[in-house]
Amino acid sequence: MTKRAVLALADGTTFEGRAFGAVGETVGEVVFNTSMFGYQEILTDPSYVGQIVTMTYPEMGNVGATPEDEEAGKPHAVGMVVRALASQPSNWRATESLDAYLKRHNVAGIEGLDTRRLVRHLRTHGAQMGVISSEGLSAAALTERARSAHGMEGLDLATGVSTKTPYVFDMPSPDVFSGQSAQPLTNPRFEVVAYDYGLKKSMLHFLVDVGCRVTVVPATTTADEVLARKPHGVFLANGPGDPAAVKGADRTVAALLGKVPVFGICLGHQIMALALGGRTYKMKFGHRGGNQPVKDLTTGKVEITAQNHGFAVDDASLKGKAVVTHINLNDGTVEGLAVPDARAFSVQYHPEASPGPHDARYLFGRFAKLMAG
Ligand SMILES: NC(=O)CC[C@H](N)C(=O)O
Repeated sequence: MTKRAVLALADGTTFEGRAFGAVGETVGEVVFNTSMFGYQEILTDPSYVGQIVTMTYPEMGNVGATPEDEEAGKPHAVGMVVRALASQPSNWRATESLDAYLKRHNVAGIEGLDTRRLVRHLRTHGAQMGVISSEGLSAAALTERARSAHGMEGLDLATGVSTKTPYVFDMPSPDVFSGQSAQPLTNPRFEVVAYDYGLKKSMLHFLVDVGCRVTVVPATTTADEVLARKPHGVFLANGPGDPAAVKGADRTVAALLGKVPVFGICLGHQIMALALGGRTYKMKFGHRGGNQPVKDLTTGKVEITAQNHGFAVDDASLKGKAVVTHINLNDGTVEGLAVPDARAFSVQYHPEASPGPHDARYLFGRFAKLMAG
C-alpha cells in the first residue's frame, strides 16, 4: 500500500505526495538536478551528503538500479523527490527497482508532487533545509524540524566521508557493453596521489585511462606525507559540504602548490582557491545537472558540462593569484582556475560527467600533459 508523505521546507512551504524508498523521515538541504538520466550516479555521488535531491525530469526509476552504476558503495543523498516513479524498470542491466534500492539503503523518497512548482520555488527563494516524512506528523511540526536543522554553511562533511586508510586504484574505465572485465593498468606513466574529500569512482577510472596509478589518501593527509610518496601529480577530488569548513585542507594544499602539479575538481577546485588566499561563498540554489554551458577562456570553446555544487569561488577574492580559465555562461560565475607557474589548475564542473556530456574529458589529458612536463 502506498503511504502518504509530506515534504516541508524551512520557509513553511509544504508538498504532499506518496512515500517510496525507505518509509520514515529524513532531513537535508533540498536542491534540484536538471539531468534527465543517471539518477543512480547522482544519488551515490558523495557530494550529495546531507542533501535531498529533486529531479526536474518527470519520470525516474525506469532503468532500475545496478551496482555497476554506483559512484560510491551506497547512496549518499539523504532523500529523493520525483514527479513520477516508474514501478517497473526496463533495462537488461538492472538488478532491482529504484524503490527497492532506496529501501535497502534506508533512503526516503517522495513522489507524485508538482516538482515544477518546487523547483521554481527553490529558484526564487533559494535552496533550503527540508524534511520528507511519511510518519503522519503535522505540517507545522515538520516545518519546525526543517527550520531548526543546520544548513550547509560551516559544515565539514568531506572529512567524515573520506577514506580512513590509503589505497591504490589502477582499474581503467569499464566497457559495460563488451561484457569483458577490465584489466589493471600494467605500465603506469604517472604516480598520482588523490585526496579523497568524497570522491566519485569515475574520476579514478579516467585518471587511470590517461596512464595514472592512483593512491587515494584521507582528506587529513599532510603535505609532507604526500610529498614523501614522490608523486608526479596530486589530484583534489569533489566532496560534500562547505569548502571553507574542511579542516586544514587549504593549508595542506597551499603547501603542495608549486611543488607538484595539482588538478582539482569541484570541492578540490574550491579548496585550491582557498589555498591561494581566495574566498568561497554559498550560491542561491547552485548548479546541478548535465546542461551547464561553460566557456574555456583559453581556447574560446564552449563545453556543455555536468555540475553539482552549491558553493562557488569569488572571482574578486583571487586578486591575480590565479587566472580564471573558465566561466559559466548562464551566470558568469567562476568555473575554472589555473596557476601556470605552479603547474596547477582546477574546474568547478565535472569532466568525468557520470552522468552527463563528455565534452570536458580532455581535462584528464591536460593533467597528464602537465605531469609529463
Ligand atoms: N561536487 C562537489 O564537489 C561539491 C562541492 C561543494 N560541496 C559544493 O556544494 O559546492
